[in-house]
Amino acid sequence: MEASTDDEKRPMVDLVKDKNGTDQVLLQNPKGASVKISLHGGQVLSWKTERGDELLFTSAKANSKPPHPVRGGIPICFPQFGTRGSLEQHGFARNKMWLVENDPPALPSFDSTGKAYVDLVLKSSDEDTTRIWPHCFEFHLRVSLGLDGNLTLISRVRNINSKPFSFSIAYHTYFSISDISEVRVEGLETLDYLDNMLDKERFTEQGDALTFESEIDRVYLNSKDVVAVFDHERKRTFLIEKEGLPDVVVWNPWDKKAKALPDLGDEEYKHMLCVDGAAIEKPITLKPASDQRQRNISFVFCFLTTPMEEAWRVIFTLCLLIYVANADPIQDKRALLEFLTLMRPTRSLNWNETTSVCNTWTGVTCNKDGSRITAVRLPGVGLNGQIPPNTLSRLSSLTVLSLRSNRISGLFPGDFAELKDLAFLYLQDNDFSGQLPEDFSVWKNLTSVNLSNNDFNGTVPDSLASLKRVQSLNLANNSLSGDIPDLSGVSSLQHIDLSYNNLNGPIPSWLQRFPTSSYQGLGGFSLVQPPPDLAHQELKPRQKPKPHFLGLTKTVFLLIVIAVSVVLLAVLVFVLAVCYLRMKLSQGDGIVTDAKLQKKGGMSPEKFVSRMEDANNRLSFFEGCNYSFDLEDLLRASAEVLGKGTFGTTYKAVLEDATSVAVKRLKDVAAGKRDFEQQMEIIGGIKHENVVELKAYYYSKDEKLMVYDYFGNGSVASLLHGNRGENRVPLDWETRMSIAIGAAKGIARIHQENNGKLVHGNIKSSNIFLNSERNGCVSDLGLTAVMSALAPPISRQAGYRAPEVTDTRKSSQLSDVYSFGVVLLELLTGKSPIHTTAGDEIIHLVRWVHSVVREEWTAEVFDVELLRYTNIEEEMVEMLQIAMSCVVKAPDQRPKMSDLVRLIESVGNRQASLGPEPKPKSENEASETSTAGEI
Ligand SMILES: O=P(O)(O)OC[C@H]1O[C@H](O)[C@H](O)[C@@H](O)[C@@H]1O
Repeated sequence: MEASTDDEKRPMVDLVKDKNGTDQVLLQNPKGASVKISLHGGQVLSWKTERGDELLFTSAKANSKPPHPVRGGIPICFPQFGTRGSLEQHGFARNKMWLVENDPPALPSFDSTGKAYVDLVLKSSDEDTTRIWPHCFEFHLRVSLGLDGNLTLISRVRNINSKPFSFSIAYHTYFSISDISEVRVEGLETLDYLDNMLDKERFTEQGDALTFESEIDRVYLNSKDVVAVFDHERKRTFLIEKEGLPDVVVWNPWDKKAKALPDLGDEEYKHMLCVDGAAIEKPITLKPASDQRQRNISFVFCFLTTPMEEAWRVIFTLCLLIYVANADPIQDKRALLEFLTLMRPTRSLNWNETTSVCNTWTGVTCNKDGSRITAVRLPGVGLNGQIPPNTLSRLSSLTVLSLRSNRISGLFPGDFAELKDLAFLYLQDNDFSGQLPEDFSVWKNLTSVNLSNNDFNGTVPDSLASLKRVQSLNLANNSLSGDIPDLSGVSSLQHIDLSYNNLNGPIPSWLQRFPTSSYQGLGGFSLVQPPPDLAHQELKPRQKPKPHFLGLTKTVFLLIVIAVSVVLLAVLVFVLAVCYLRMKLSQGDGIVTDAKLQKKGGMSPEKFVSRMEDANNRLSFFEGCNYSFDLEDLLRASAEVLGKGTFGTTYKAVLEDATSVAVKRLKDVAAGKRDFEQQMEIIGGIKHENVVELKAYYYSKDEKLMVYDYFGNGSVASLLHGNRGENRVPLDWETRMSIAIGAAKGIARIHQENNGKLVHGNIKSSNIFLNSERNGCVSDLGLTAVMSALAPPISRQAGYRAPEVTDTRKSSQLSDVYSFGVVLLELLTGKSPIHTTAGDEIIHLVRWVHSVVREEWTAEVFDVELLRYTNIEEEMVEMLQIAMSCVVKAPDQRPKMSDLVRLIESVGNRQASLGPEPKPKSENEASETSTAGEI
């Protein structure tokens, strides 16, 4: 347990005794909110706001003498709820003495922002317990109080026996309320419940909120993860956020039952309401072996007060939205992300691994419960190339697919046959080619199909006739040949367009009901006489083909196109010849240089050189810069691509005098020349050992360049993730700390610039380098201000982006802190911010670390390379805490960069005082440590 402290700004944890001599733990957060937990039962007895208001009910008649459980607070019902089993009512955990964990977990807290917590444990060590429940278990309970006053209970039950066992659990929470008739519970509507008062019979909740007029004793099943209790009179709302606890118990004894309970006052039922997070209907089974433990049982209460009840509703709705967001259709989402990554649309979409596909992704619609994607509409977003197989076809609930007006090429995707529910298919205005699918009968629900303006060839499949629901079929402007299909069975058809294909007549009589424009521009066809019943319809004989363009016929139009193309080609050859001669004359050895650049895969030299020459501009160097090259020298230099980043491509350019510089060629700059120059002046004005210095820049209409010092040691990303093979040189702890301290100082310095308003905006490990002292040095700063938009989020960059940036598309100093936190996590875990597992699962580093820290409480997060060193566990844990404090969701709860410098330095200094460099351990030691985080 963490020691108490006199420092008011830190959370306090104290051990006290109650009047019976029972130990109690008192948690207090820096703002004065408090929680009291009794070791008897591991029961939370009190939860007070910073103003001292009690939020939990405890009966004035409660019997606090062990083994009797106190009536009130949060008794834990375990391993049985109620009388559903052979044990006493609610099991034995609430009657037992729990222990404060002697050997605290390896990771004392995942949030260093002022959380007070205590770890308790109940073990099946005494004979009494094993006699009534013959299973070896450990029940670890963490109770914590956040800086925001939120109370969290996290449980981990472990089976340490050789046989499996099952248990039920409920956090039997007595909320203190003004008056039971003034209270409402939301989040349980439409759920099934078991009524304990009617022999656990199953009913369905009909009301849209739960209000109280009489005794209630129910177990609601499979509830959402957020439930709210609204206390109108006190203007107070409790939000219960739970994980791994599908059921919710709602209990109030009302007057008669209250009178029968010896430890409850007759009138007290009015001021209490039990709403428990629980797992009751389906008990949890734990397999034997220590690693088969229960995970994810957590229970968070937050307490809110605002003067307007409407505000509660908004907040509650938001929480539900968060829940819905979490309930993303993961598999569908993954399929779409793969599709997007491979198709690379030219228009950026806001599709992001970390955001809710159903609520935020452009062009995507889900079904009602958010479990599947049902519509994808991406018209005109610049999709290029062929549709990758096994991507969209995995969206098996898709009913609408619109990819019209893109540049999609290739065959009609064969695997679309998997999209059995497809009703609306719009692929018009693309470059599809090849045959139409042979078997249309797989899409029984097809209602509207538009494949016009592509280059489909072959015949029109007969299987179209099997579609019973199709109302609209448009195959116009393709190269289809053969006969016009007989669609007489398709009685639903209301619109057809086969115009401008190479189809041959005759037009089947049934299709003659449609206007002749549907058959214009076909290779050759004739009308047969309409059947008598249709004879009254207006059917004109074959019309003149509709003029294509500017009133010209197809043939004339084609001739003109050919003639114009020949002229254009001649002009192009002439222009190229002139450019070639100009280059030769003006550059001397230029041709050799270009060959050199090209060989290295450099800057597309021809275009680049001519653009520069046209611009008639010069490089702008910053004061004090000792470089003496000019633009021509730079263009003549041999170039090598160092990396393609969010804002452009970076090259290493080696000048004729052997100087190496890094040149960043920016793409999508939105700022005009003046704004660009102003921003460059701000960036170039920063002279700091931990900030990569901008030496020069260049601005013309077509090219924007930035010239930096070149760092030969490579980026932190390459040192961490590059060459993980046999020859890898591990990045030692000392270097990682120097990187962290250096980068933190660099970013803190950047944040001071421009009256304390400058934002880096693109912090990631590939933008941090090792300077000559092997300290971190940050690059690529301040560019968000001049760029048109944030880059498409489907990239490694997405892993660094703070949640609020994904939503608002605006970075800030606090989002820099988040990104820096991700870099720290990379240094600690050795893992990339977004990576895939062997099973192709996409892992988001922040979430992964959160889950390991919260669920496992082990040292598994750390890079195995670090486990070789002795005496660094404590520093690693502290650094992890610092990193986790940076990546908290709420921006205003993140520390400032200047604080981080101090914090990281204090960890680093401690390490320095321990000795020169941590020593790698022997193999035995290393393997011990890798499991030492277990408690
Ligand atoms: O009196 P206790 O054993 O603490 O139980 C109090 C109540 O707990 C739960 O809500 C059960 O559903 C009730 O049936 C029970 O009366």
